[in-house]
Amino acid sequence: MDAVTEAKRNAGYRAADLVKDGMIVGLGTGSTVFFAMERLGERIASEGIRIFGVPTSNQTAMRAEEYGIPLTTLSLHPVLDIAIDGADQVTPSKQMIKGRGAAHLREKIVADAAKQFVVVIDSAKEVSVLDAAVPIEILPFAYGSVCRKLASLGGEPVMRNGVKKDGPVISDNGNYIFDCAFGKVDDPSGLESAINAIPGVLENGIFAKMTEKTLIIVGKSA
Ligand SMILES: O=C(CO)[C@H](O)[C@H](O)COP(=O)(O)O
Repeated sequence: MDAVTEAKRNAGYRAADLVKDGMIVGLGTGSTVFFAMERLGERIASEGIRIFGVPTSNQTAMRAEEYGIPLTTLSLHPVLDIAIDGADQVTPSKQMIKGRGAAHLREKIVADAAKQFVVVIDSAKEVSVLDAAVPIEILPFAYGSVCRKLASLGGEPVMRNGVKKDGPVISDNGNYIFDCAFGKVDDPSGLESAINAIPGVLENGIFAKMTEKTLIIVGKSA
């Protein structure tokens, strides 16, 4: 296992060890959180902890089945004890950009519903200022007008295309994903609000409004 993968596993396992018997757990998407789920599956089998997960993507729901993590829904459990997720960039003030996996719409809903938001990363994700392109989920009907407004905010929106599919990536919710570069983001919370105020935007990948309940775990490699 290479050093980055080892760091991701370390972060994921440490997050999974924060979960207590009886908790309802938001399950993010991505390679780091899948290590947390692997460990949760082990704890269910070895310690007999009884937990339920709320998955943020179809891929996470499938992984949960594989690891033996029982699932529930946000309608049955609108308040979660904890949510565990990865991130693409994180600042010292715990603001972040997410959405490489195009799952940030459900990820933000699940994180918002959780009492504690635990973010698992390797040290390559730590930055002083956010500057990655911001993933934005857009209703297909509205993408033209939304892109015009994103440009007027100073962004450069680029449609995310499939790898083994021609044309746009379609999210688990049936929408388009655009990656929109804004350069250095000086006011993440302001930009998060401004993007979401555009009619036709479902959600963007800046997470800047839940820093108080956020715990960042940076994984270590041996
Ligand atoms: O936001 C995400 C998916 O939408 C992921 O959590 C983020 O991209 C981190 O992924 P990984 O742990 O694989 O590096």
